[in-house]
Amino acid sequence: MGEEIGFLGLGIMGKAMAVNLLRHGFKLTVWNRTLSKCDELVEHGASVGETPAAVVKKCKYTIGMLSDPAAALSVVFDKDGVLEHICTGKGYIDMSTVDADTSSKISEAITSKGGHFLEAPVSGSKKPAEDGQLVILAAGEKALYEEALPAFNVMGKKSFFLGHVGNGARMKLVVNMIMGSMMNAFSEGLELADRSGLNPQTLLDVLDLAAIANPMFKMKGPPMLQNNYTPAFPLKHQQKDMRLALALGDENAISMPVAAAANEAFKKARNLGLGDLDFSAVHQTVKGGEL
Ligand SMILES: NC(=O)C1=CN([C@@H]2O[C@H](COP(=O)(O)OP(=O)(O)OC[C@H]3O[C@@H](n4cnc5c(N)ncnc54)[C@H](OP(=O)(O)O)[C@@H]3O)[C@@H](O)[C@H]2O)C=CC1
Ligand SMILES: O=CCCC(=O)O
Repeated sequence: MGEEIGFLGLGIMGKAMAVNLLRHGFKLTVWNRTLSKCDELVEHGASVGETPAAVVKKCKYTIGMLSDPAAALSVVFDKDGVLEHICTGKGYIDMSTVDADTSSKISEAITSKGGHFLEAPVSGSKKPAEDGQLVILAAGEKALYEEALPAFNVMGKKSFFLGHVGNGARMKLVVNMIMGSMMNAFSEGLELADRSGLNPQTLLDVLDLAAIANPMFKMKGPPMLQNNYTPAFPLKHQQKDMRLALALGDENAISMPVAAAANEAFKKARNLGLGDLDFSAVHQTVKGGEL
């Protein structure tokens, strides 16, 4: 716990994960594109790096939690990025949800400079991040995985090491493809119950006792019935994950009509201006109502 860890990206997830690490006694140097978002972390005891390169220079290993492939690549390859100071003995762990190609590009660049690379996307959202209950899907350099395990054990309830780079990204995309499809079926079910004269709350009670009971229906159902889509997992990121999962389906010639339909619904929701709301706001594409 003595070594300083770097942390890049203090959005919904990054902030919650970093605060949790600080609460457990880890020393962090943080950076965020919008630097003012570092202030709250400083109140929790973090130091601030002016650039990703400055953070990497100071820390044995650095974690990234960025929005999408473009952001993950930019933080590594752009001026003042991770690559400027990565070198032998230093590691970079990308916990963002990206595709395997993005992860491989980052891995090749880091390792060509002598650094170690691990991808480690997570399952679980804002609350599990705050509570250290994420599921970590790591792949890449095993030595870096072992070095980071004390931090993973604080951030998550379970860590998987999935082998070579790309397997973590692929596992995460498969999980989120299933989740996004389920959210669409759930939204349609809530609306169908309501419009056909049933009490949607009773539907939630029935579902919770049925074989398809799951934490997502239980947690998201009640706010969805109130049209409350306060973001935990932004819809724009869920649509990005559907898009990347469908590309993975293309590469492997897997027919995924359910996921494709779900992606269309998320795209429609983004078009309606709902991208920054929780992914459960896809419900509005079925309701067709005003928020
Ligand atoms: N929210 C969730 O429930 C979960 C999210 N994820 C994944 O984790 C990642 C982060 O998600 P989340 O925290 O919700 O997202 P947010 O949108 O809340 O945060 C995104 C972060 O990326 C930064 N960023 C965006 N573009 C750039 C760029 N071009 N250069 C540098 N930094 C950039 C943002 O900086 P700035 O503040 O300046 O905008 C911010 O720090 C995503 O890949 C998401 O899919 C995984 C599991 C759950
Ligand atoms: O990528 C986001 C996942 C959200 C969740 O697992 O609840």
